[in-house]
Amino acid sequence: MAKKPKKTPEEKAAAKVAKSRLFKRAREEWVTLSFASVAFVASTYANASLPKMLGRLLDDSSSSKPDTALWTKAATLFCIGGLGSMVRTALLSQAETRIIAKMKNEVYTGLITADLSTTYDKDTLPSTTLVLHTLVPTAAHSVTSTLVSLFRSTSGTFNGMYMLFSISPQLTMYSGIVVPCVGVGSVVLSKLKKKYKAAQTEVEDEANKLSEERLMNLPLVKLSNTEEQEKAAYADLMAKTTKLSKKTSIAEGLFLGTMFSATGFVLGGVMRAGGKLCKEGKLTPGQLTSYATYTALLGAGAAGVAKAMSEFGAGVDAAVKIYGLIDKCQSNKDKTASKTSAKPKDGSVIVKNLTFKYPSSSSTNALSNVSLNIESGEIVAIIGENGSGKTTLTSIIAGLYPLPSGAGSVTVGGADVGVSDCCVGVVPQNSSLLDLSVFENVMYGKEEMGMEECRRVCDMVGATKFVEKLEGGFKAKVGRGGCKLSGGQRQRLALARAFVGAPPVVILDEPNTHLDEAGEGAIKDTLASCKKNGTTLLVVTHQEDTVKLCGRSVKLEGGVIS
Ligand SMILES: Nc1ncnc2c1ncn2[C@@H]1O[C@H](COP(=O)(O)OP(=O)(O)OP(=O)(O)O)[C@@H](O)[C@H]1O
Repeated sequence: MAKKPKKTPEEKAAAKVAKSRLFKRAREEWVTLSFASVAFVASTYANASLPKMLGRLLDDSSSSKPDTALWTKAATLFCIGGLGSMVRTALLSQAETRIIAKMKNEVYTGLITADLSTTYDKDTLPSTTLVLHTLVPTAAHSVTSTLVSLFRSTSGTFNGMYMLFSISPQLTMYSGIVVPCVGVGSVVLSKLKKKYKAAQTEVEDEANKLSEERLMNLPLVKLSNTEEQEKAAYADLMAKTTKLSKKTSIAEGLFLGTMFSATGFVLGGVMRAGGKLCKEGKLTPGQLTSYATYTALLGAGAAGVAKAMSEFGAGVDAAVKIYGLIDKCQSNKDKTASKTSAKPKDGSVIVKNLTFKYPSSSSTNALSNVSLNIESGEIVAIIGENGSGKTTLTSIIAGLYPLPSGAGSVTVGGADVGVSDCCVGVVPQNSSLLDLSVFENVMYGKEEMGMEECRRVCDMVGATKFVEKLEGGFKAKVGRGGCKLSGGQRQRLALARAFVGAPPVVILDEPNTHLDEAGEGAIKDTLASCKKNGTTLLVVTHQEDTVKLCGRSVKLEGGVIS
């Protein structure tokens, strides 16, 4: 495996910020965590006192009259320990679940409110599945249960050392061997585990992205007869993850095995030397039992510290990825010039010296110095070769990509694009529907306008006839992505949606895709009714017939108007 490069100062700063954001989430749970801490102190106290108590019980059992007070104290200690563990576990688990829910909300909010131009840069972003199902729980765990384990193991280690010394300083030198042994093991374990875990997460992410994409494009896979190839590619990634997780478990197993043997040898030595001390009357059998148990606990405590440290490191790494994703999705928003809240006065569109570059392609501009003046009510065809910038231009006019300051200006009816009141209706190139009813899809975000408006727009694009034939009519569910409808039916509903509320400007990006002859007729009718209503229409198209129906055409070539 290639050696991991050292962290840059920027990466270190990002880790610091991610850590503080993660702790902020944990602080919000301070009431639950405080109660959990009280329970933790109780159970730790019981744990720490247990070996000593067991030793005393052993010594007492050989006396003729049992010490009732001692046995009562022992029973109380067992109950306190049990209750403390129970409350601590339950509260920590609740706090962790709530932190997970809050972080998932934070991620979802970041993604759903993202600047589209940054989320398009999918290559560099971790998959949503990995973030929501692996990274968030890892991060939340690291600031709840892991931290408590760390405190418990650390206090257990120190308490163990103190108790060993207080019971028998002479014997302590034997147990002293455990600590350096565990120290070295801890460092090796956490470094190895972290290295393999990071590599494993990377491969898992690759597998998530591959499976999500291929399953989304199943028809392509089937038509290309590449099922076997895809199965093999996924199996290859799974084999890599298994190999890496095997290394992680071997590292962990090696460490624990070494610990077990080391503790066994030390305990053997302790028993031998302690036995002699017992014979000489310098130690009771009970004290020796306590001593041996503390030695074992000391080893377990040190191993726990190592495990918790490695889990905490993994949690911080996960937080860096989570907050990196959220920040990236929101990054362009900070650069966006402030918007006015004015509503458009008409359907005029003015584009001035617009230059736009996608964040992922640092060298090439998708649009360069584009200026365009469209009067209210005009019907304009936007034409040009593939990749010439048509979708980019219309997406900016629709307010989908926020413009960084200095990138030029775009106004609709005199108002900056991106004003809160959506004034541009859009039928995107690959329009898709949501798993809702026909009515909810057409009126998405504008349901309050009611059935009358829904019927008006469906009539306008010739969708009413097929909708009424569906079981449930306008209430019929269309399935995920509109899977229960044909491509043309989906297109017509998307077309209808764009005209809800009679926006002053409507953009149709390649509207003829999927449409039958009747659908083509619906586009013609739509163009005619827009002319009649004075709606400004921008039609991105490669079809000569559609171009002819428009008042004029604007041609883009390599991001420039020609
Ligand atoms: N998300 C993205 N990230 C990086 N570059 C992009 C992205 N989307 C588009 N581009 C680039 O921007 C340029 C313009 O793309 P755009 O989609 O606007 O072209 P188009 O004229 O609509 O093409 P088509 O006719 O094929 O739909 C292309 O060079 C393309 O590679």
